[in-house]
Amino acid sequence: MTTAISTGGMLASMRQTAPLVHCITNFVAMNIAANVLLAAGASPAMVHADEEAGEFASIAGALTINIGTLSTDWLAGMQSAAVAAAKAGKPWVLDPVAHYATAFRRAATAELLALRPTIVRANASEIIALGGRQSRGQGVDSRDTVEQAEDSAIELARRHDMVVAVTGVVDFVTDGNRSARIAGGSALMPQVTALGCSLTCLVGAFAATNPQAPFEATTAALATFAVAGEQAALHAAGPGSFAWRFVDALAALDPSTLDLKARVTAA
Ligand SMILES: Nc1ncnc2c1ncn2[C@@H]1O[C@H](COP(=O)(O)OP(=O)(O)O)[C@@H](O)[C@H]1O
Ligand SMILES: Cc1ncsc1CCOP(=O)(O)O
Ligand SMILES: [Mg+2]
Repeated sequence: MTTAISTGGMLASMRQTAPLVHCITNFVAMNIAANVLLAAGASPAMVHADEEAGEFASIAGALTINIGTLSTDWLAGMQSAAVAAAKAGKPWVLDPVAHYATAFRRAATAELLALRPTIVRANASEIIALGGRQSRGQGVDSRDTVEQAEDSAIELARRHDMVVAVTGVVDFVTDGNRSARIAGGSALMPQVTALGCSLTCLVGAFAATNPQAPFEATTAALATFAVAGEQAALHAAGPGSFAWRFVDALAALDPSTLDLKARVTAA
């Protein structure tokens, strides 16, 4: 580790508190995201109905909202939850999956951004498009590099007063003033669906434990994924075995190994 941020310490305190993370995620991600959170040491709950999402957000440690399989009913639940989280002073994380793809998603993302997320976590194409530039994204997959998204991330962080995390080969996190890069992971990660969505939920877990430090919390969550991804890739034969090895690697990761292996640098 090359910065003062103790990622291992944050993992340890996250596990100690096992925060309740309210996840409104998509149908594809629900199972793997819940397993990723359990393996890492958090307590996930997938709750999306408008009738209860607001009430639930106010009792959870953090809220995460992902628009991957959006519908009008779900959007209402997302909005109620975001309003309630903000009112209760709880951090919330937005994952604007393929927000550039349709008018419905674009409008929903604008409405959610107006509710002031604490953190946005997305791939490079999503961040470039969110910043108003032309991206090459296709559906939920990025076709741009993180480097190409860094300026957009900084602009967005300043404009909306939030932390922005761009993920890819080397991740980038910024609060508009400070920025960091996190290296690691595996090329197998984008070949397993919904790992980015799962990471968004894990960012929520770290933010729940460190509500006053969303930049550090986000960095620690990304470093946890990067190191677990490297370990899982060591013996994976392909995306299938990588997926279960990744969940095992998260559960086996100890804070001192994380501190030793995390490659976080100030940018
Ligand atoms: N080529 C790669 N090499 C290493 N890690 C990667 C690579 N592509 C993605 N990742 C990692 O996969 C996770 C999900 O990121 P990403 O694939 O960008 O999100 P999404 O699934 O939302 O498109 C992150 O931890 C990221 O660092
Ligand atoms: C395939 C797919 N379709 C709608 S949401 C989704 C999952 C996207 O997951 P990720 O953004 O983590 O790749
Ligand atoms: Mg995604």
